Amino acid sequence: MDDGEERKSPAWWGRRAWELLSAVRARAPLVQCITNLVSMDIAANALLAAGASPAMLHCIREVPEFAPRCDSVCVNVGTLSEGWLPSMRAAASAGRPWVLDPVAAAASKFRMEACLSLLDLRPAVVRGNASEILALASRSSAAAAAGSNFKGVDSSHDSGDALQAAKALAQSTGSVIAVSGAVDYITDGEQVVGASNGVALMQKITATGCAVTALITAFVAVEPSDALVAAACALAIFGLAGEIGMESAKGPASLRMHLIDALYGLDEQTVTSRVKISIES
Ligand SMILES: Nc1ncnc2c1ncn2[C@@H]1O[C@H](COP(=O)(O)OP(=O)(O)O)[C@@H](O)[C@H]1O
Ligand SMILES: Cc1ncsc1CCOP(=O)(O)O
Ligand SMILES: [Mg+2]
Repeated sequence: MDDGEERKSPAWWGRRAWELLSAVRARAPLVQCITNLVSMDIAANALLAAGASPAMLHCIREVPEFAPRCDSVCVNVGTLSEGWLPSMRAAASAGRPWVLDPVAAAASKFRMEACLSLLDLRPAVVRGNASEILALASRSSAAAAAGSNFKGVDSSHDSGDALQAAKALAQSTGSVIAVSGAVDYITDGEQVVGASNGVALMQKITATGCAVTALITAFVAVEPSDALVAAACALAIFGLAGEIGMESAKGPASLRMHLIDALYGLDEQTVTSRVKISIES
């Protein structure tokens, strides 16, 4: 089978997900995260559990020196403030592969404009929930906020509702767009891949989306030539850790703990047999 044909097989995706996780464990990519205050701990611990090396630096006096020495950069606007935006822009312009998490993009005009200006700096991947991707694609906080029962950082849409918006956004920006949910959809504007690992209770742990965006950033560091594959594999691996964590969890707090343990302990047999990724179109 040629690579194109192979990509359609679940076995190919399982092998690729294991190869990329193994590469993160072997190379321990240095991942700078300019991320929100809520997500710092879970994002750093998810990166460590996966084998990466997180660095949560955001000072504008350090970013121009530090970001170019990193393997990849994660920018997350969850607790955006005017003082942090120059650091985000400097890190996104440092010449390293970088990933954007447009948390609550529709919350305000300021936040939407910040997200759009960061989009202009060409992230390799944008990962958001369905409401965030819909808002970005409409390039308006007012339209999105007014048109839906706006839920702040949470989504009031399903990922399938944002699939066309994700494709359009990928075409207009040149970034790979990942819209998370019960099925995570990842698209480059042409191809659409679905990753359907995960458990619904992950939504009840704050900053799981931020954590998976950080994990995507580590996967992009070890696979910079194919951001779509990197994002799909990271989302499936994180969702699989949630499934395994759920086998021991009693609620969201213990799921948070067991998910991180599961991410740390994933083995080849489990990954290659349980990752659920497929070409949707
Ligand atoms: N209904 C669901 N079933 C399974 N996994 C889910 C579900 N909703 C979200 N997830 C997973 O939880 C994580 C956070 O996704 P999501 O809640 O969409 O992002 P955010 O936290 O940014 O709003 C992702 O890994 C996603 O795949
Ligand atoms: C609650 C909250 N407020 C600002 S950022 C944040 C965390 C959002 O995390 P996620 O987007 O992964 O749900
Ligand atoms: Mg989020």
